Amino acid sequence: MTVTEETTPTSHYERIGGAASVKAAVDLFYDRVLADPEVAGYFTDVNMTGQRRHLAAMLTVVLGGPNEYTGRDLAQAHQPLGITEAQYATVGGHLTATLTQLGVPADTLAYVADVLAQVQDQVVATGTRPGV
Ligand code: HEM
Repeated sequence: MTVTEETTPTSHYERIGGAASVKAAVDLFYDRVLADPEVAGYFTDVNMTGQRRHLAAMLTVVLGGPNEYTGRDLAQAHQPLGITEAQYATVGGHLTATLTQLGVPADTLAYVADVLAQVQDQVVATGTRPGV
C-alpha cells in the first residue's frame, strides 16, 4: 500500500528540485546582491564560499528540506551589522527576483514572502527602526 506516498504533502524543497535548485538560487542571489551598491559593501570582508553554504542550508530548512544548518541564528548574525528596513527590502527583492527567474511556483514564492516578513525583526537592526 502506498498511503504514505499519496498523503504526505510534497515539500516546497522537493517541488522546486531539491539541493541543485537551492544551490542555483543561492549563487544567482549573491550575484545580484554583490552587484548592488546599496548592500554589496556588507559582504566585502565575508568569506562568500561559507556564506553561500550557510544560506543554502538555511533556505533548505525553510523550504522543508533536511536540516543541516550549523550557522548562527539570524539575530546573532545580523543585529551587529546595522541593517536598515530599506536594505532588508532590497535583499528580499533580490531573493524574490532570483526565485522568479528560476521559475519557482507562485505558492512557494508566497510562502517565502511570508517567511521574509516573519524574520524581518531578527535581521533589521533594532536601532535603525523609526521610534524603536
Ligand atoms: C531573510 C533575510 C536573510 C537571511 C535568511 C539571511 C541569512 C544569512 C545566513 C544564514 C547567514 C550566515 C550566518 C552564519 O554564518 O552564522 C548570514 C550572514 C550574513 N548576512 Fe544575511 N540573511 C538575510 C538578510 C541579510 C541582509 C538584508 C543583509 C545585508 C543587507 C545581510 C548580510 C549578511 C552578512 C554581511 C552576513 C555575514 C555576517 C558575518 O559573517 O559576520 N543578510 N545571513
